[in-house]
Amino acid sequence: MLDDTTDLKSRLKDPSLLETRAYVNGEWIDGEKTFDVTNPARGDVIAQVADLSREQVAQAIDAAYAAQKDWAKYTGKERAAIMRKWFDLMMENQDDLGTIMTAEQGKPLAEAKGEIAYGASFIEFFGEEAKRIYGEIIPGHGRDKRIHVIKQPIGVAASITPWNFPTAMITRKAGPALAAGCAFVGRPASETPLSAIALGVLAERAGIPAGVFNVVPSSSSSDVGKEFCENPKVRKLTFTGSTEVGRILLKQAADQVMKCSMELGGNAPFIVFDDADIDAAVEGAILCKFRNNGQTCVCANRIYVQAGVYDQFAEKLAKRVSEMKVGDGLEEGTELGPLITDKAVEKVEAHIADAKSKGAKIILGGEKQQMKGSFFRPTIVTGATQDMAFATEETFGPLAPLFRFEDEDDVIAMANDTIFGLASYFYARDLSRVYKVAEALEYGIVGVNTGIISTELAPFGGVKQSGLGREGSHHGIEDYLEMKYVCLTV
Ligand SMILES: NC(=O)C1=CN([C@@H]2O[C@H](COP(=O)(O)OP(=O)(O)OC[C@H]3O[C@@H](n4cnc5c(N)ncnc54)[C@H](OP(=O)(O)O)[C@@H]3O)[C@@H](O)[C@H]2O)C=CC1
Ligand SMILES: O=C(O)[C@H](O)CS(=O)(=O)O
Repeated sequence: MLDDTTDLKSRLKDPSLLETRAYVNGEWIDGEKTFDVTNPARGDVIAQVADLSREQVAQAIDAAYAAQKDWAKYTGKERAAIMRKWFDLMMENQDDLGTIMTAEQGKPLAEAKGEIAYGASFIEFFGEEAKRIYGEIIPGHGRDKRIHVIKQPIGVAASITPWNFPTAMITRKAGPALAAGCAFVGRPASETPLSAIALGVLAERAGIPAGVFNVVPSSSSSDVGKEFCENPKVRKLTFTGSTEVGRILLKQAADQVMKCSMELGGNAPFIVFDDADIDAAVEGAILCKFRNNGQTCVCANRIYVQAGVYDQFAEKLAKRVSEMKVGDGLEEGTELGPLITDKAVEKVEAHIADAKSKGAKIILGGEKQQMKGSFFRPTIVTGATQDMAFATEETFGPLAPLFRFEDEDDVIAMANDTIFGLASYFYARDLSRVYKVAEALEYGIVGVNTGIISTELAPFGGVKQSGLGREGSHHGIEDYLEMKYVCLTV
């Protein structure tokens, strides 16, 4: 249990990682005021963080713009060496970084430490990709013509990230940006700035040049977003968060025809066919639904179970979920922490109330966990139907609605009946069914007989209103590069 900054610092091997100032141009700076960071497990203030003004953010962009020119002259190999050191420092400080994350976001410490490793993997992977930014030579269109294609960094990249993965969502952007030779200005969510600032502490120690990586915490997200979109020195905007905010940012960025990457909301279907390994499907559903307490854009939001195995699946799932430990993320054995805010709890309650009013039945949970903080018991409802709120809205919490279906075509139609298209999952063993369903699902990501798809090696991203672009894999660096065609006359 935590109740203030002193308590949190006392838990760290290296208390200097708990920094509350902004990191701009290699300097640690204060804001004109501060904003509170609270521990969602108790509601206590654990830190007061520099609250930068729009003018200060503009100064960070100026610093990034200046620093980027020199950073782009480093060879890929030189950038790789510095990024490798940043990766090593993240892993050496994994325990402390995990503790800081659990304190401000609430996820169990084991999950937080897992996120540090996941986040660091993007720095490692893209550090290596820095050496592989290849161009090409194309046979000319005339005897005296030579066509050269080269790739160059786009310039200053501005980043806005959410609270659900306070480290990995930043490094999934900063990794390719720095590897490409861009400079980076990151604005973390106001709920979870400490993890982002700690990345700045380690970036400085790794020898990342001043101004190349900047962290600008602020309580005003809209002001910072406008600065990012309106400042001519910014040439790239990368955002992870809700589709609603993604639309706002895209509209704002349109005036400068700015290159945008958008990782937005989802509404993932999780389908269990009657030829599935039911025990494996139950374990996969638990990982997919309850990772980060359901607060990920790729969590199962709708669970469709074929009629012949519905009752068996529901019974097995309810038994396993009933055994999950809800509590403070810093306590040994906790599997489900608090939700990020009371507002998030209210959204889960609203989805449950809506479903009950339309005939759904709660077979597990359904109420708040009686303890301080924004806790809610993991909940399973049966009798879910397409007219219920969670069929069209992302719940972002520990609510597992079970839909019954009869045949393949029906469930594919229901699964695709959404404006979102990020992640989807299904369990089946018949080979032709696996091919047919994987190709028919309208999503950027399809997990087959697995509930976890996240890795730095794969292109992560959605279709329809779940976003634009891909993060991770060798594709992920392209969004931070401009392709230049050089027409040589010889
Ligand atoms: N795709 C994904 O991974 C995520 C999806 N979501 C979805 O979004 C829903 C709401 O979650 P929430 O955290 O409120 O997500 P938001 O999209 O509201 O916030 C995400 C980030 O955007 C910032 N932001 C909010 N409004 C603006 C704006 N007008 N201009 C610039 N930046 C802005 C937020 O800052 P601040 O926090 O300071 O307001 C935060 O840093 C969730 O229920 C879920 O459905 C949420 C998080 C991640
Ligand atoms: O925003 C999210 O929820 C993350 O992108 C999910 S993941 O990449 O960490 O799985």
